[in-house]
Amino acid sequence: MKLQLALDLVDIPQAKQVVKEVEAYIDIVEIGTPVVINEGLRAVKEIKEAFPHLQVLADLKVMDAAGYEVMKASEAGADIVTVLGASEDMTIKGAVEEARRQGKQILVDMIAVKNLEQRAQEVDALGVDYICVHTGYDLQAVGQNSFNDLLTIKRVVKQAKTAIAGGIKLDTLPEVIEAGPDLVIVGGGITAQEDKQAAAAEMRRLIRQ
Ligand SMILES: O=C([C@H](O)CO)[C@H](O)[C@H](O)COP(=O)(O)O
Repeated sequence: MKLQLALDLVDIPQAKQVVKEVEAYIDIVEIGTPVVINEGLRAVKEIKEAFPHLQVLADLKVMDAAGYEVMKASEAGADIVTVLGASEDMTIKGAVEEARRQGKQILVDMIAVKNLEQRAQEVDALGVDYICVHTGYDLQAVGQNSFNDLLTIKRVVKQAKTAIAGGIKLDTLPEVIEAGPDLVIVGGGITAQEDKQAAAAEMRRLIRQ
């Protein structure tokens, strides 16, 4: 099980500082959508250059023109690029084809997908690398989470790896681990803590147990 640190509410220097504090405990650094909006793919490039031993995920949440956008993120140094599960099959296929050409991976974010069970099976058949259930900030604000959704994709997904994101904290991590995803994505559960290193270290310990 891998641990991904999601960086959403930082600029590039702050991102580097946070990664420096927790790099020993994480596998993947996510350059979050708000960071890409504020800083562009330069953020992906600078983090990959500063931490070449970590995988970097560009959370572009691609919805169209995936071939081009995956190519640009790959050129910037991304190892994994996100595409939305709610997008057209053609978009997801384009993303996978371009990722294969570049030697990269595609994570499909199932945020806002209504028929999760059916769509997860369809997306799985398109050859993506990860399928991720995700409760975004707006639904976290009204108390939702993706724990049941994780169980759903664990049941129906046959080829892709499974992932979960959205509001995971130290106290909810054991329940997530119990479900056995391949990848756990944590943003505020690390970045909003006073002692980020301690939070990341404890999460790593729980995941390794
Ligand atoms: O993808 C995310 C969100 O849509 C903002 O871009 C976050 O990276 C993801 O939700 C993980 O962050 P936390 O919810 O703070 O753990």
